[in-house]
Amino acid sequence: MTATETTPSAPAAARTPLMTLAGVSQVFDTKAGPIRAVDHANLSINPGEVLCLVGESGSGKTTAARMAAGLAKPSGGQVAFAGTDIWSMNRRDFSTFRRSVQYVHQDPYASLNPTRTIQQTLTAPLLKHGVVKGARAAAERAAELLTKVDLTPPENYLPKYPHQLSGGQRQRVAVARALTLDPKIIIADESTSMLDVSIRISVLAMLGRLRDELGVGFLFITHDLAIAKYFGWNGKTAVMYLGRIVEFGPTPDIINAPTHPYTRALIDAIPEPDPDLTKTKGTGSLRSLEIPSLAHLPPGCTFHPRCPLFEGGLCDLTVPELVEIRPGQSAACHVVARDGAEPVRPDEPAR
Ligand SMILES: Nc1ncnc2c1ncn2[C@@H]1O[C@H](COP(=O)(O)OP(=O)(O)OP(=O)(O)O)[C@@H](O)[C@H]1O
Repeated sequence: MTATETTPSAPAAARTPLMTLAGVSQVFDTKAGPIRAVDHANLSINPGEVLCLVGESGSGKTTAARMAAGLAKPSGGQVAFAGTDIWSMNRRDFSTFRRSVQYVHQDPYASLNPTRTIQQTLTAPLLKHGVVKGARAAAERAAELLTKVDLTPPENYLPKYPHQLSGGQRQRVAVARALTLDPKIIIADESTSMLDVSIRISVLAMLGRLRDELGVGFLFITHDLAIAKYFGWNGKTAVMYLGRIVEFGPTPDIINAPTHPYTRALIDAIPEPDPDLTKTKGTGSLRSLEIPSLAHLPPGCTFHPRCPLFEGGLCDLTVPELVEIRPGQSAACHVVARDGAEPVRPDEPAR
């Protein structure tokens, strides 16, 4: 949703998004020259809401997520938490923000300290931030958190080191650690992509249960629209391409009735025989499979060299803005903005 979108009947407090990224950009200096990994992204997350950020590798998802988590300062634009620019916060408020927004990395092995037991990993933040008092209470809370992420009985896991656990168990520990400080938003960055399919599904199911039980907001980063469908069905999805958000809307609309040709191509590319996903197939093939380099972006719409809807003199001249195509659903495409999206077929309810 955009920063301005509200629910008419929502109480006033619920109308202020918990987190807002307003016109946020990130430029990196590389050997090939400056690259704009994220370009003027607008996103927001309301309390308890799921926002999925979907795109191919290199589209800027992690860079956007790191800015949302306060792990990287944007080159431009503003990241606000509860209405305040996080980079103008004093130390105390910034620390509160960092506690409230927890990042779960895609590779928990890299983010868990190999020299700490699971008990130490979980009790350290509890004690450091005074969530509980004393080692005994911290150990009890650590056991509760392990139970929350289905690592039971917790006594089996508390004395272990990360290398003694499987990938799925480590991912659960990373989620338990994210929960130690009672966050308002969890940023889950491809947090299941390194796991085998069956383990991936069980970790996703556990995250889904936490989403429902704890009312915590999620920024869920994935390259896989099928995962966004599974996890973010009741939320919103933003599709990124080469640093820009090209389509945004309620997840069911993005899945059932995508409007941007890139989103349609992503759905076409899903190999799984998912009937909901495959029924939007046949929307035209890409003109090129090559993804341009961020260091040498094509002029105009950066998707134009690949786009089946390409029109010379239009798409290669100006960058399209994200505009509303259907209520609540917006896309950055000159042709779709001018001609409208293909009508939703009767068997494809928009929601
Ligand atoms: N610190 C950095 N310095 C230079 N370039 C960077 C840096 N971090 C990211 N990039 C580049 O920015 C672009 C976007 O990267 P990012 O990791 O945000 O994409 P992503 O969509 O999360 O990809 P993936 O799914 O592979 O993680 C890539 O071209 C990447 O090489």
